[in-house]
Amino acid sequence: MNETIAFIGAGNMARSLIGGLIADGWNEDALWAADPDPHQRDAVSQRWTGVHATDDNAAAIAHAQVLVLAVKPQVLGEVCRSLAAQVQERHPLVVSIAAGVRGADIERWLGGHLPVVRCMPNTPALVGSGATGLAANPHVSDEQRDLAESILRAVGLAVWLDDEAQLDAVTALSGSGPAYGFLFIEALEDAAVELGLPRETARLLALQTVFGAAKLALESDEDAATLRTRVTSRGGTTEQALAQLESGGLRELMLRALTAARDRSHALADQLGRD
Ligand SMILES: NC(=O)C1=CN([C@@H]2O[C@H](COP(=O)(O)OP(=O)(O)OC[C@H]3O[C@@H](n4cnc5c(N)ncnc54)[C@H](O)[C@@H]3O)[C@@H](O)[C@H]2O)C=CC1
Ligand SMILES: O=C(O)[C@@H]1CCC=N1
Repeated sequence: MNETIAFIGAGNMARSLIGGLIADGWNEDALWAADPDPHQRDAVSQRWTGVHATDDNAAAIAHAQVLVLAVKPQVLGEVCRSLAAQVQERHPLVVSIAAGVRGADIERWLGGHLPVVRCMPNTPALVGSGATGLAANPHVSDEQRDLAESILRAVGLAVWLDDEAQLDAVTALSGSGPAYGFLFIEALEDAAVELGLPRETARLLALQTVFGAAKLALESDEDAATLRTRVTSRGGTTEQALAQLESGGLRELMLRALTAARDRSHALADQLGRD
């Protein structure tokens, strides 16, 4: 028997989590998804007929042991205040997936003294390959910590952080990271088409290559740098390509990209925390 989870907001990330949980065997009947947008509700109920989709946040929360806050950061304060009375009465475990909103602000908006786990998942959760960083406030019990972990672990890797502030960096790395991966795949594919490969052939080879590299690195005892040298024959082809990527500043560019995302997460927290 699974705990009942109410998702407030049924958009991209909520559906990625819902799909991952169901694929892992979570009972559809134990999942609620509340969203004012009928298209978002349809996207849930057409795909998972047993999940309760509703436009009524209060109805979703009414039986939930876990509340997953999955609305945009900019509306989270207003949404939390509208839920505060019911949340104080029921005292569920609150899990926020919002980028750049501090757990302390969420707790305050909900009326205080609540167990809040702030986490940063990513969309590959939909296929059971998510990566999530989590941080708990002092009101979270050991059982609730296990519960939050079991939910995120059902959809991929889950890693606890000692310091909530590290979630800004996690957001920059794995929260936003799937988009970097997709851009990299697009760039590989387009370059291969320029070199004369048919689009579909380029797409399949690019995807399988990125997937294969990640799988090999995950399953290997060796680090990525060592695995890279195994591909790079002296005087061979890879050496020529890597020289272009290094001289083009790929590492520095990656640092600038992650820094910009981390800073945005931090700035959002400062801005929204003033509400
Ligand atoms: N998309 C991603 O890759 C990731 C997103 N996140 C976080 O997840 C949260 C949601 O992001 P997405 O799913 O991408 O956005 P989204 O726009 O797809 O979903 C948000 C949903 O909230 C609904 N909503 C608005 N007001 C509401 C209310 N009062 N009550 C209930 N629902 C309401 C909207 O109709 C919308 O369907 C954000 O805070 C984001 O920072 C976290 C990790 C990754
Ligand atoms: O772009 C965003 O703000 C959200 C958070 C991480 C991924 N998507």
